[in-house]
Amino acid sequence: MTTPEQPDPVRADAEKQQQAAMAVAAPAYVAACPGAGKTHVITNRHLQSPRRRLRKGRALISFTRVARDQMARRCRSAGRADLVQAPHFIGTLDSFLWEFLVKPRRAAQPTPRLLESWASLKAPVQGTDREINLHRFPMTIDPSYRKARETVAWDKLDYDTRQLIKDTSYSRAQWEKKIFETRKAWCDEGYLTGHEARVLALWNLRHAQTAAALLPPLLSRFAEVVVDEAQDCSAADLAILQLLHDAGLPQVLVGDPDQAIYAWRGAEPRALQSFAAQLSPAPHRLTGNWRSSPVICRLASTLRTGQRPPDTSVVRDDDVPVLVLPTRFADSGSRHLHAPTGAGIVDAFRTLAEEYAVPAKDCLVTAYKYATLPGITREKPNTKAITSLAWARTVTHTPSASGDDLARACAVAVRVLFGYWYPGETGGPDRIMARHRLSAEQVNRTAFAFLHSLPAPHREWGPQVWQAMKAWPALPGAAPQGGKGRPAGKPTVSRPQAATGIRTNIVHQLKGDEADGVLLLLPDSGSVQRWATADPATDEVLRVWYVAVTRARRLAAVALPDEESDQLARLLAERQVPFRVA
Ligand SMILES: Nc1ncnc2c1ncn2[C@@H]1O[C@H](COP(=O)(O)OP(=O)(O)OP(=O)(O)O)[C@@H](O)[C@H]1O
Repeated sequence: MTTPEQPDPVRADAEKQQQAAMAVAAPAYVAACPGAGKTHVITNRHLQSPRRRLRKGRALISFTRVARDQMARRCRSAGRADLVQAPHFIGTLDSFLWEFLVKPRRAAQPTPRLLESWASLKAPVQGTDREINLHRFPMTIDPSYRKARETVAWDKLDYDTRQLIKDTSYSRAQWEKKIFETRKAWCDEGYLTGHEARVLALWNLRHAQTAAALLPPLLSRFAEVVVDEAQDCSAADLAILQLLHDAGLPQVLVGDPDQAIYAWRGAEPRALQSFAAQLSPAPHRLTGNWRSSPVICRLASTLRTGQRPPDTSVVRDDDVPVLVLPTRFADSGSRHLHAPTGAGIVDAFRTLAEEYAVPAKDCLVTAYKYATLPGITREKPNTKAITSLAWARTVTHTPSASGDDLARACAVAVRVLFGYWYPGETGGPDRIMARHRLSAEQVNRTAFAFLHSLPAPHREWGPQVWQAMKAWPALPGAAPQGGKGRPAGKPTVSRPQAATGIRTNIVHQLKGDEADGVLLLLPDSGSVQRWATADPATDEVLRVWYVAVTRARRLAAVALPDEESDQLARLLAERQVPFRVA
């Protein structure tokens, strides 16, 4: 470590790399390591814009609303609220495609509307022998055909949908036909999701007449477009970005291919490399990690492709070793036991973290799957209305619930209440609200109050919910018809969990997140074998583990089956990663 008077050469180098990336002229590709300060670089690039009103703006595009909000917040807190407004644009890729490449070509009526997913609507596939909502059928796009080819991703159906469809008398081809017909009916009503926005954006850019109408306003509005987390781009996203590049829209892509964890839903890390090479013959690299300790940088390097040396830890000199925790895993997330002490694994982690002065509130526990984690923390996407409602009720009683979860919980209650109050009314909640002049605030307040008032969910909860629905003061225009809209069945209720006081989430939800201490649960036998022998370039699971451990600032811990802990210890010793089996 250097004293305050001495310049710190490591930090100076990392700052130089960041400054080069902030200043590089578009088109360019910036390849960043974990904790490289991508958001810092992108927002600072934007903050360098002169204060006078510019004729052209910059679009900052991310994949998540969290990243979008973070960038907008940073501009505002730097006193530059102007950078959040037109001609600039800060938003998700879905909303960018929608705003500039789809909506301008849609008829004004019915009002075009971008949905987060078809789950926002009650949109059962019509004309089959099963009632299954459209959102349960994930779709893929193959952009290599001139008219981008869409298919239902039958191999990606979740378990519940596979069960529902098992004994159907309709063939896949018949289902597919009905799925696309139902989808078309909703599109004709003005509704689209990100998937349809991509299909239409591609179509619009590939046809001379539509492209001639859309491109000039886009090119005159934006001096450049910056795409964050570019490793998450699907083949269709890259095809669209390529067409925009060919049309002369300067782009800066910022990404970390080692953190590509969305190949399962169409991300194309290899296609990114070839597009990136067109943007900059040699990428601008950020190799300084501002987040993690040298030990964690070393651990991470064992989980990535190639023989690259560990990234440089810029601001930390902690030498807290990696904790290897021999564990007896159970079926239920809350019953995993720390083998040496018999304590719950999360409690054991907490005690060990405290030894290193890492408090529980600054820790998080993560795993590949929700099922491995203790606590109920998510809305299961494909469940009965009554189970979704039980989840939503739990969220309103969880003090640490995220804003996103609260918004989703309210949306669940709105769907249920509207189904009862406005039976038979067509269109999504937004149409019903417009028809009865209901404000979003009024509706959300009602939904939240209703949810909060419900008793704690249990197996026989349905009748109590129904009583509460009937008794709740209805919104204007409500016209219930008997039992229509009554949520049927019994909720699937998770067992109440002892509060661990530690945040838990699956790795896919931790993008861009960080914590002082991170515990990664690896319950599957064979994990160490995989760690030692699989290639992260082709094995996404290793990249998921890579993302998990690189969230940690000071302490990374790995819980794995008791009998595999020695094997991991040997692997870490071989790769010179300081560790402690505890
Ligand atoms: N120049 C800097 N000076 C001080 N802190 C910095 C600087 N750059 C980044 N950081 C800090 O380093 C941490 C990591 O930055 P950030 O979250 O932007 O990284 P990232 O590149 O998005 O990482 P990942 O891809 O792993 O999520 C943050 O806590 C951030 O505040």
